Amino acid sequence: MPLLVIYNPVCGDSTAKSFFEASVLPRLESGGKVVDEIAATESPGHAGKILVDFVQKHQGSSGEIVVVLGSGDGTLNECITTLSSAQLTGARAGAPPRVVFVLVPSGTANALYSTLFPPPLEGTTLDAAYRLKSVESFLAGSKTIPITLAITTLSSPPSTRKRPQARISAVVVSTCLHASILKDSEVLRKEMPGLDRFKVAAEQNSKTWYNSSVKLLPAAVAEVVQIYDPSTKTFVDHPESDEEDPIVDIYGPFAYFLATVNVDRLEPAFMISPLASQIPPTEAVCDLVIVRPFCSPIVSSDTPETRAAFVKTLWAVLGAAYRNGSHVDLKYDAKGEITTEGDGPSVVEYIRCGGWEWIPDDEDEKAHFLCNDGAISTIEKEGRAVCSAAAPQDNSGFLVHV
Ligand SMILES: Nc1ncnc2c1ncn2[C@@H]1O[C@H](COP(=O)(O)OP(=O)(O)OP(=O)(O)O)[C@@H](O)[C@H]1O
Repeated sequence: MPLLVIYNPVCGDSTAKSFFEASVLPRLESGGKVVDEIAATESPGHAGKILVDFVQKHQGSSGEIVVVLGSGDGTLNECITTLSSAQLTGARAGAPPRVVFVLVPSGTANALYSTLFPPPLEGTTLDAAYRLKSVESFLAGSKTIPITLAITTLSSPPSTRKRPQARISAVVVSTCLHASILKDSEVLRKEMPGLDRFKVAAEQNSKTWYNSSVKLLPAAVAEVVQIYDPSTKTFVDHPESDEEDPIVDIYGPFAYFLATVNVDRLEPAFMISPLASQIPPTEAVCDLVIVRPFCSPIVSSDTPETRAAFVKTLWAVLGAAYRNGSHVDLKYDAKGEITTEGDGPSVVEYIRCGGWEWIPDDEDEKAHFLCNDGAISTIEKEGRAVCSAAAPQDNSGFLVHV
């Protein structure tokens, strides 16, 4: 079984190289593993190329490829995206191998790793043993789980006759505030290498609402779109989705619109889609977290004043996400104040579905940004983004050691 080690020396706090030399490589050796190739990434996009070259070089082996990956979610995405779209040749043509990742969290947020291995309470330092959990699973030959992919197609208006562009995500696909934060935080990365840059970028975008129309599509087995009901703490059929007519149309303005696959959090403590682990899905789905200001009983117009006043609600949602994902149970009282009591409307619409379509309002420039695992794309004017969750095939696809 070919074994490749890749690490990104500049991600997170730039300690991947020293951690691999001091801990990961010695542990692989003492665990009896022979590494075929060790590579440090040299530039954005390099990880994917290293993986594709390795897959081609080892085309004689029919089984799976194991990749010990020291990075954050962005480099993991590059590996998945590049291999998924590679034109493999020789024995590999049309038959990409199964790739099993052994993750060594080295990035800023490490969403997938911290979902699979929830970290100890805040304030505790993450020691080497914590960072080696996936490695230990690999050495012990224990469990692997498949990675669901969210495949987003960005379409241009039909008149341009351009080919749609596909984007693959293993963690998050978002628009609205989250996409704006990721876009702006990249500019701040140099001066703020830690998680603080996300908070600064959030402040910068807190008063923006986004105009778009959305279609929610059911998952294959569920057949209907599901929505979380805080009073029963279960998913129920969305009131506008049934087997006859399962597609749900919803309209903006939106303050928050984010879909996850595989994860219940985007940072160790930011549990934005907690139901992914509390009520685990049984098929490939997206968990969607939506905040629409007009769901509040006291918001009925879009003005600079209503936007400014709504910031408090948005922060309450995001703050509760940092407290064990408790935002999913927040409701409005009759005065529009947030509460956990009563039977007022939910502040957050938490949807479980097979996919969704985002059709931004042409005039709303910021509604055109889309984030896939941290990478930002711009949807063309009069274009749209269509996202669907896909389970891996039997002999190909991506897995992770847990
Ligand atoms: N040698 C390199 N020099 C500059 N950039 C690199 C290099 N190698 C990889 N990259 C880029 O570094 C970026 C950040 O990597 P990654 O997403 O893995 O970590 P992160 O952003 O720190 O963590 P997370 O995604 O968990 O928040 C990726 O977009 C990748 O393209």
